[in-house]
This record gives sequence, structure tokens and C-alpha cells, in this order.
Amino acid sequence: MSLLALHNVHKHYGGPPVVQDVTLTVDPGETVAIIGPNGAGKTTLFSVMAGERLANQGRVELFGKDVTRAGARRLAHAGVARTFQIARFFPSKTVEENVTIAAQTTRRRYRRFWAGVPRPDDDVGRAIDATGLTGLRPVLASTLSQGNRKNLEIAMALVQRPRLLLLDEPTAGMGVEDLPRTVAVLKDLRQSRPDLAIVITAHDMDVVFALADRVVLMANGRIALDGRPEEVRDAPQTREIYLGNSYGGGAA
Ligand SMILES: Nc1ncnc2c1ncn2[C@@H]1O[C@H](COP(=O)(O)OP(=O)(O)OP(=O)(O)O)[C@@H](O)[C@H]1O
Repeated sequence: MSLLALHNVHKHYGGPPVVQDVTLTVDPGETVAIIGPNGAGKTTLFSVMAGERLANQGRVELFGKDVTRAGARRLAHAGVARTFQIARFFPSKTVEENVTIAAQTTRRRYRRFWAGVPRPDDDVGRAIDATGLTGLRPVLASTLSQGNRKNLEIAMALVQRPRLLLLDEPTAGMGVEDLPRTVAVLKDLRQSRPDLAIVITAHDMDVVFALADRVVLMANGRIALDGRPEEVRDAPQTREIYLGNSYGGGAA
């Protein structure tokens, strides 16, 4: 059984659909990259997978259960964690405090955190270590490099013990030093969590090729191709779509 299955999903923001008829499965242990030009609908599809936006049509299943209308909170408790294009964390808190907050939020102890001093636990330490932030535990998040901000967000997702990790542009805006480190963090994660399913959006094809088992190419809200990374890279449609040719009735 697939971990995640989308069946004929549509999503609009009050106008024309920006995600159209998307059918897609992700298995445990699989890393799937969603690629496509700006505006193709990748982030919107992500938000539907995370329950932050509800599909207007179609069905979303997690472990075979219908979660189409479950919403983000319930999906988070069911094991879905996500990161954002622009990393979200508390800048005035330390790395350790941020990861502790993330852990306690998922464990429904949010209120207790605000009432007192958060106590980091083993999970927090493991998530920090797994993302290469060990030496930066007491450091204020606002002072982190772009790469470490992204790594912090990944640690905040990991501490929630996800079964599905959604990474929206995890290497966006990174410099040449940070990028390989984050790719290595994600590669290690694949090894240490063989059942974890990862869905990643990325514009950087080197990142896609380093991490993905499968690549899904989106254009104009639809899936244009779904296959092995080399297949998608070498397909003539991929070139056409990235050059802005008229796939699916209009420029992407
Ligand atoms: N909140 C919103 N309200 C209205 N339209 C939106 C909203 N968010 C996205 N859109 C539109 O939906 C379409 C798809 O956007 P989306 O961000 O999902 O694409 P994307 O493939 O992730 O693009 P990018 O690579 O630039 O992040 C775009 O035309 C965008 O302008």
C-alpha cells in the first residue's frame, strides 16, 4: 500500500485551477522530487499534501485512509511534516529551543511550553545531530547561515517523527558551502530512516539527481511526466516545458 496517494486532485484559489487532475503515489522509503517551472503548482500541491489547503476535487489518502479533508493539524499528528521555501522558526530562540518547541507542539504540549521552560529530550538531540547542528545548539536562530536555517527547519520537522517529510525547496538560496552539506544531511536521513517517504521540490537539478528515486514534472498544474530521474531529464517534453513552449495549452 502506498504511504501517500493523490487521486485526481484539483485545487484553485477562486479562479482557474492551479492544480489539475493530479494522480500520484509515494511509497514508504521513496524520495520523490516535484519539479517544474515557476507557477507550475508545486507549492500548492505540497500544501494539499500537508493539509494546509484542501483539494477542491479529488481524494488524498495516507496509508489508505481518506485524509482529503483532514487538515494540517490532523495530518501532522498522522506523521506528515513539512518545511517551507522560506524557513519558518523563532529567530529570537536558540536552535535547541526551536527544535524543542517543534517537538512539544506535535506532542500537544504547546501550552505547557509557553507556561514554562522547555526541556530538550533525546529526540531533540537526535534531530539536531542528524542535521549537523550539534555545535550550534545554544546559538540564536537569527544568527544562522541560510543553509543552517534550512537545516534547523529540517530538524524541526524530523523531531516530529514524520513518516512523510515534505521539503519545499530545501536548498533554495544556499551558497556553495551550505548546499552540499544539506544534500549530505538528506542523504544520511534516507539511510537512517529507510521507511521515511520524502517529497521534495527543487529547482536545482543536481539536488534532484542526488536525492530522488523518482521525478514528477509539473506544468500548468498538471503532471506532465512521472518517472526515473534520467527518464524525465532526457524526455523532450522536459526541455519544451522549461523553454516555455505550449505544453497543456499555455506557457507555464
Ligand atoms: N494564495 C494564493 N492565492 C492565489 N493564487 C495563488 C496563491 N498561491 C499560489 N497562487 C497561484 O497559483 C499558481 C501556482 O503557484 P505555486 O506557488 O503553487 O507554483 P510553484 O510551482 O510552487 O511555483 P514556484 O516554483 O515559483 O514556487 C501560480 O499562478 C500562483 O500565482
